[in-house]
Amino acid sequence: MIRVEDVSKHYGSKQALNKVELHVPAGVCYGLIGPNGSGKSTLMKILAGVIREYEGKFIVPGSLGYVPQEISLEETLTAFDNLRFFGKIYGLTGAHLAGRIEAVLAAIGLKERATDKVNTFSGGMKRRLNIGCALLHEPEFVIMDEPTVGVDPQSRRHIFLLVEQLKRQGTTIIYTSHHMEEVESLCDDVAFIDRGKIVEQGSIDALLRRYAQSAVFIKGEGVVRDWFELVERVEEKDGGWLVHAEEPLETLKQLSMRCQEEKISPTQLGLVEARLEDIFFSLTGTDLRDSEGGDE
Ligand SMILES: Nc1ncnc2c1ncn2[C@@H]1O[C@H](COP(=O)(O)OP(=O)(O)OP(=O)(O)O)[C@@H](O)[C@H]1O
Repeated sequence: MIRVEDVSKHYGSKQALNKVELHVPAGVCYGLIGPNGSGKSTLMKILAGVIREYEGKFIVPGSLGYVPQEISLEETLTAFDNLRFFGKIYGLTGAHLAGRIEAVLAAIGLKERATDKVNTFSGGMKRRLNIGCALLHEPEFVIMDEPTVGVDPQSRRHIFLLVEQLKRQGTTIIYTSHHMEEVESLCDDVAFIDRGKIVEQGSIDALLRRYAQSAVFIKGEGVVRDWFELVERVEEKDGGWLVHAEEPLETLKQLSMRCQEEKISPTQLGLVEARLEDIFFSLTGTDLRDSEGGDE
């Protein structure tokens, strides 16, 4: 388990992290979600040993691979030579290093391009190589800081498959992103960070059960605002109505009966699953964070 206890970080007078506590169980893929400037990269850099000045403590029991948010490759070298460079930094040599480079090239889908220089690569290929460099020494823990920024759908899919493969091998992964659907589909557990503070953490299933309620969506000619007089929260959305109700199934039944009574065939009527995004906004609000410091 990775344990982070009371970690704070200031950049001058700016507080980037405020007494962060994080418990990442071994073998899980752990999502860290937060808006721009919330402190995700700072926390990842502390865990990776890149930032050495901070308060508090943390324990990472075992070997660590770090995929930084910024592409950290030597553009004038080939993919192979970049991997060899990082492999040597991790202490690999000889046949073991050669074998690992081959395995990583296959895993990141760059076998055919191994001898091409990085400056001829697309954004997605660079991202994949950036990830590969962190996997050469088969680390027990991998930190991936926004690994899908600026990649096309094909590379994105490849990166997801790679994460799935690492999970199957029992690697513990911390995956930061502000794409909640990515975290929802890849991760088992999640922590929400906002303005340098962890506002909630736990298993995604449990958080969805605890916070988010399913809603009912109905769309169709003749379905009007009056239908929802007794419902507390109803929003107009995509030309229909999103109804947040205490008992969504009961609401669904009533709406279906109402449609029959009024002889209306809705174009859409169904339950809308609760999403991580709903929880995140309910915990942090929807105000823009633009004035609070931008990207690094
Ligand atoms: N080297 C630095 N010097 C001064 N302030 C910094 C530095 N690095 C980050 N910050 C500030 O610290 C806060 C946290 O930044 P950080 O990069 O950790 O956030 P983030 O959640 O990773 O954001 P993003 O999603 O944009 O990558 C921000 O307000 C940022 O402007």
